[in-house]
Amino acid sequence: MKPWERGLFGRLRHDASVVWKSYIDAPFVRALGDGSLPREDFRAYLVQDYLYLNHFARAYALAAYKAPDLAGMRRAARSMSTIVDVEAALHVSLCAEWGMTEAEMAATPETLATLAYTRFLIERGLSGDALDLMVAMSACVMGYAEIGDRLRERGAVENHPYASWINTYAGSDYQAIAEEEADALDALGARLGAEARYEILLAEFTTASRLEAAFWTGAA
Ligand SMILES: Cc1ncc(CN)c(N)n1
Repeated sequence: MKPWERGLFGRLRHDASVVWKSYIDAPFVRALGDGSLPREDFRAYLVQDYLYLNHFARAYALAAYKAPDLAGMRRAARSMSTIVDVEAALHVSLCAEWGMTEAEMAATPETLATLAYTRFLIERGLSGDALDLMVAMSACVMGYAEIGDRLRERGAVENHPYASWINTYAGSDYQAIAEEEADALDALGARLGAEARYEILLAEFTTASRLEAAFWTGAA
């Protein structure tokens, strides 16, 4: 079973399935998958996603602060460095191919979609506990693992304009992160009473998934 299909995450994904589909099967994702997405749209997305990842890394720092144990702190710290050193670095190197510097990326104004999504995550972490935050963040981590897997299944990505993007999220490193995330969410949910507060968690997850869907159109 794929990590996004099992446990607490699988239940949230199932119960928010209409919104979830609008995120992982968005027109932007389809065009990215078949290579027809205009380069300009992809670049605009990458720059916004770079800005998004800056805040997402901070959200992991907050997750480390809110973690109920050392294992959670270690996981959050590892995830934060993966975002900063691997995922954001990929965006910087792709934009460099178009002659755009990291300083120019960082100086680009955030779209409302970026602003809304990132501040929602930080707010969930500040006002809620570790489970509120991890549920809100899970739409990001797991959604791209599912998208990467779906796009790879559609066929070989050699000579594809967006091969490095697809290969990153379809690749074993990112897929392993999704496996770990599913297990971590289950453990945290058991510890912090997910069953008793499920409706609130579902509302947080649904909002995060809506913000993901809006991010595709906001960045283009
Ligand atoms: C908006 C968004 N959502 C998810 C991911 C995958 N980490 C991302 N890079 N950007």
